[in-house]
Amino acid sequence: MSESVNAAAARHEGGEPVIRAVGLEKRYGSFTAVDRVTFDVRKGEVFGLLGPNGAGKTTTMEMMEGLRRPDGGSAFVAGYDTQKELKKVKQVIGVQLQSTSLFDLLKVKEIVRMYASFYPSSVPIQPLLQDMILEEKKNDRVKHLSGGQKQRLAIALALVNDPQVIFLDEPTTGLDPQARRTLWDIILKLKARGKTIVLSTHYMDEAHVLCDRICLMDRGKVIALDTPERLVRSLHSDSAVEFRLPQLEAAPPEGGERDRVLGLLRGVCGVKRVEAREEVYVLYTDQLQSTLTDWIALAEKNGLRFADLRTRSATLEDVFIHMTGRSLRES
Ligand SMILES: Nc1ncnc2c1ncn2[C@@H]1O[C@H](COP(=O)(O)OP(=O)(O)OP(=O)(O)O)[C@@H](O)[C@H]1O
Repeated sequence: MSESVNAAAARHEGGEPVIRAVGLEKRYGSFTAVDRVTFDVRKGEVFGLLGPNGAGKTTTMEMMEGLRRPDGGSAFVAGYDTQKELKKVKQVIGVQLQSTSLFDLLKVKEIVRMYASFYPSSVPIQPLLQDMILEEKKNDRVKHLSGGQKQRLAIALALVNDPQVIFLDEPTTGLDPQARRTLWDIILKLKARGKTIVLSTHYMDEAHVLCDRICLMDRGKVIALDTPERLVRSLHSDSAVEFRLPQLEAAPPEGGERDRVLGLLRGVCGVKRVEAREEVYVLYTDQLQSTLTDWIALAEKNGLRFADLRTRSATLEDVFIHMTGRSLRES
């Protein structure tokens, strides 16, 4: 991570930090899974770790939770050092692990009671199940729950000790859209109650909807950290124009035709950046109308026939592509 990003990541503009990650590092042999990761999480915010598979999100989270020992750096939660004061840390955090192996044969209420018994004090179980929309399922065995219900149960278990800070590791992976939205509502309600939430995800729409700030990670490093709006604004292009050029799809790659067209596209009025991915050309612009008009005239003049033209707003996915040259999915 460059010094300037590091400094920006470490800076907190108001708001009390409840978590501090300071130069966290984790290595497996010669492979660096987490590389000097530094940031603060403010009290009451939803803080997202967004990145592709293998970016180091889970490892970073587990070092903050005290579950994995860093090879360098430190993490503090509510002022407690996660390596030296783990007992204190455990009292203030709730953790939903990526693959919670719930006891299949237990009933929902039994497993929640069992988890509650691990703590000196716990929240009342009935309202907790109601909040997680599991009240009707309390007498069902875990193995009979749907994916979304299992995830909500995993979150209920993370909440039994009424933690200040909740860690959610890819809470909606594998869920259908309806179940994802139900979980989003639950997460936003937890935030409304003042909980601090650290969430990892590789869904940019989820990060955009839920997170106050997003730490964009790639290959173990923090590559950007800001609000979703400011990250997108950093592109200086609020729109994207996408299309295919079928006549180029048949052209030999070494013929130079694609390079010639890319050159033309870079000269279209208002275009800040051009991407060509899997036969789809993307023009990033902050002057949508001028770009469209100019592109259509230029295509006409140069005998280029476009197909599947569409315009859309720029997204966090575009920010990631801009910074890494890869998409969140293909990384
Ligand atoms: N115990 C381990 N031994 C060796 N390599 C590991 C170990 N744990 C994680 N890694 C590697 O470290 C990198 C970061 O893994 P991590 O699980 O933190 O990524 P992630 O961003 O959470 O990805 P995912 O979305 O797939 O969970 C990956 O390349 C992973 O293969």
